[in-house]
Amino acid sequence: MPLVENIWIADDDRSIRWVLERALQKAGIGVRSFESADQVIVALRTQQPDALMTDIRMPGTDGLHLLERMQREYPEIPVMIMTAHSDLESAVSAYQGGAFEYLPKPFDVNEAVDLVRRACKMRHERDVSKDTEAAVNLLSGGDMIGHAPAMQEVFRAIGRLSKSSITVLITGESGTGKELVAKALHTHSPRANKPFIALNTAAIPRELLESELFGHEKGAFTGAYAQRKGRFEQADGGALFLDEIGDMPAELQTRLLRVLAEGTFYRVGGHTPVKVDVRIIAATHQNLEDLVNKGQFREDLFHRLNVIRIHNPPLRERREDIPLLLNHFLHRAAEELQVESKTLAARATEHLQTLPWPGNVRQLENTCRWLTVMASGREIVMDDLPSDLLETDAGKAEMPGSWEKALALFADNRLNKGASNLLNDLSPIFERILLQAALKKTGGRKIEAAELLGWGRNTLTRKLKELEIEGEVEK
Ligand SMILES: Nc1ncnc2c1ncn2[C@@H]1O[C@H](COP(=O)(O)OP(=O)(O)OP(=O)(O)O)[C@@H](O)[C@H]1O
Repeated sequence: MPLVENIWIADDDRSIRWVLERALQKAGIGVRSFESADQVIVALRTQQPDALMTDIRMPGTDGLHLLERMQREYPEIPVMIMTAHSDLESAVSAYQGGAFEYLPKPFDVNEAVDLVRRACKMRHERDVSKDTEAAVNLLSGGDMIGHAPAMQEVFRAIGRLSKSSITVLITGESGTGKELVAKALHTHSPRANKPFIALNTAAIPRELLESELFGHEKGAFTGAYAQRKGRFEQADGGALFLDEIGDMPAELQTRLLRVLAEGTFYRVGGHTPVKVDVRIIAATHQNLEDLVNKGQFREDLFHRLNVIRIHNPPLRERREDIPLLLNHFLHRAAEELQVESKTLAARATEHLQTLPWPGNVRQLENTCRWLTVMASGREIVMDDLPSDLLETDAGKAEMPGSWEKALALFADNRLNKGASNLLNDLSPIFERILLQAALKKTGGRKIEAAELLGWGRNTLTRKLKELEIEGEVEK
């Protein structure tokens, strides 16, 4: 990446301008020269340099005043002060005024070029961290967190795309936050006040998918008693998030491609074209290129979707974020359950930081819910960790299907119930989680599990039946 295109030089000494211009141009750096600081001030109204080199003493405004102005109006632009009066006072004034560097004349031209390169590198780094900061600020509100470089790259991408409505493909393993990224892209886009509609291609039965996407006319098929708008129409003006796009059946890939190309489609059973303006954000945990190679995904559709790609790294590749995420989710779980927030002992945090987390952030989030309910004290210690997270291959196996499903349901329902009387007032979903957790903790010993939950033996038997989980737990 070229670090610099545009260096400005302000010096009333023609020979200095000439020498610098030639040396910088030879180094591939663009230069523009001015005879005075006043000329620079005029030019700044329409354009700004990547860095500025200025003499101190010049007719009209002097270099130190120019520096002051630059600091006030363009603090991100590095200014290098050059002077023939290499006295301490000028040097101190230059640095105190915020100069990037002070260059007494005569100077070695190569040194000056190196200095410019350094100034530009710093400028570039400042821009990058500003982008990140802006993106992080955009995302503040606690929704999406992460300090790891890979996550900052994601934040930066969201920040950079915030003025556009371009198609984005989000890749990453399950539970890495693809939907969260999609939402953030939408919330920080020009379409933010229009709908964000999500559709998980894998979760909808094949035969319903077409009508879900494109809607249907009355009588289009048995059971179509009225006209119904599909997700495309619901998302008009806004964004449609197509999750698990790799699972889209071939015939729908073709239809989708046509909508993307033409912006129009027909409802199922319809004969009038419907026109929509929808931003597509697609996501997949699969390797779409592989699917294309195997002939399972249309190449032309792939290219239409793969305009900008954002990759969410798996949690094991950003372990430095784990303590941050643990804290965040412990707080959130405590809020949801209206209990006091728990903290993790250093040893437990360290251990959790080493796990592979195959279910990524979602698995970590669910673990925090579990710990909030199950850990006995205010501080969570190693002994409180669920046994499957303590084993040698800890966390390698996903949680059992039913357990994962229950936790996911719980997450969706965002349990709001108070926990002042937690064990008496639980939603069935949460009850199910608790019960399974208790049984797991006691190795399937029901009486002990009941004691743990403060339930009598009969209550436990009834709950096991009601929640239909008896067969799923090891005895
Ligand atoms: N960086 C993050 N900061 C805070 N929460 C996160 C972060 N990443 C993910 N989450 C949370 O983790 C859970 C899973 O995230 P999300 O549903 O977006 O993942 P996904 O990649 O879309 O998963 P899937 O592929 O299974 O649909 C959500 O509850 C989400 O809020």
